[in-house]
Amino acid sequence: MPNSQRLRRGLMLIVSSPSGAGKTSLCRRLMADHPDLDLSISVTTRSARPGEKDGREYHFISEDAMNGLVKDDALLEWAAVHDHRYGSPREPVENALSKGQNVLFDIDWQGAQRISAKAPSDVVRVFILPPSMEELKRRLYARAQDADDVIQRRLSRAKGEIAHWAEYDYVILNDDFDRSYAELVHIYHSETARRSRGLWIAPFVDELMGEEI
Ligand SMILES: Nc1ncnc2c1ncn2[C@@H]1O[C@H](COP(=O)(O)OP(=O)(O)OP(=O)(O)O)[C@@H](O)[C@H]1O
Ligand SMILES: Nc1nc2c(ncn2[C@@H]2O[C@H](COP(=O)(O)O)[C@@H](O)[C@H]2O)c(=O)[nH]1
Repeated sequence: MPNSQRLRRGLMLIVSSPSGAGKTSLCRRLMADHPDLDLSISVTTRSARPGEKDGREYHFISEDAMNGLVKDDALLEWAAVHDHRYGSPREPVENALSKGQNVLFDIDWQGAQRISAKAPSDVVRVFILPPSMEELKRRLYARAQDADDVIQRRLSRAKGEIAHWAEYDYVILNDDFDRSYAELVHIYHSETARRSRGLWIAPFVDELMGEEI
C-alpha cells in the first residue's frame, strides 16, 4: 500500500525552551527537512523583529485583534509571554489534524499545558535546555535581535521556564546543534511511527489475514 494512502492520526509536536536555547532554529530545520509537517503560525501582539515577515514567523496583530480572537474562541491556547500575548490559531491546526497531518508548535510551557490538557494522546512535548546560563546569555546577545533590556528580562525569566522541564516527554540538551537536531528527528520519526497513529494498520492486517497462502 503506498504511503499516501495510509490513513493516519496526526500528532501535535510541541517544542519549548527558555528564550535563546535554540528551539526556533531546531524547529525551522525540522520544517525544512519535513515538508509534510505543518507549522502552527502563532498570532502575537509583539512587533516584528528585523527580517521577520507577517504570516511567516508570526501573524503580528494588535491588542484589539487579539481580544477579538480570544473572545471568539478562535485560539487553541494563548498566553502572556515576555510582556506580550501569543496564541495558536485553532482552525489551521484542526484542519491539518483532520487530514492526518502532523503540526509543530514553537510555544511556551503555558501553551504546552493547555494543549496537552485538551488532547493528551495527540501531543508530544519536547523541552530544549541550554548547556549553561552563560551560553544562553551569549546566544541571546549574539542573535542581536532584541534590545538589551528585552534580553535582560528574558534571561531573568529563563529559570522560571526551565522549572517546567519535567512536564515534557523528552528533553534535549542543545549544546551541539547537529546532534540536538538529530535527537529531535529521532523523536519525531519514532512518535510518528507509533501504532496508535496508524489508522490504516488494523484494516490492512484484516486484509492480510483474509488472504489465501
Ligand atoms: N547549539 C547551538 N549552538 C550555538 N548557537 C545556537 C545553538 N542553537 C541555536 N543557536 C543560536 O542561538 C540563538 C537563539 O536561537 P533561537 O532563536 O533558535 O532560540 P529560541 O529558543 O527560539 O529563542 P526565542 O524563544 O527567543 O525565540 C540563535 O542565534 C541561534 O542561531
Ligand atoms: N503559549 C504560547 N507561546 C508562544 C506562542 N508563540 C510563541 N510562543 C512563545 O513565546 C516566547 C517568545 O517568542 P519570541 O518569538 O518573541 O522570541 C517563546 O517561548 C515562544 O515559544 C503561542 O502561540 N502560544
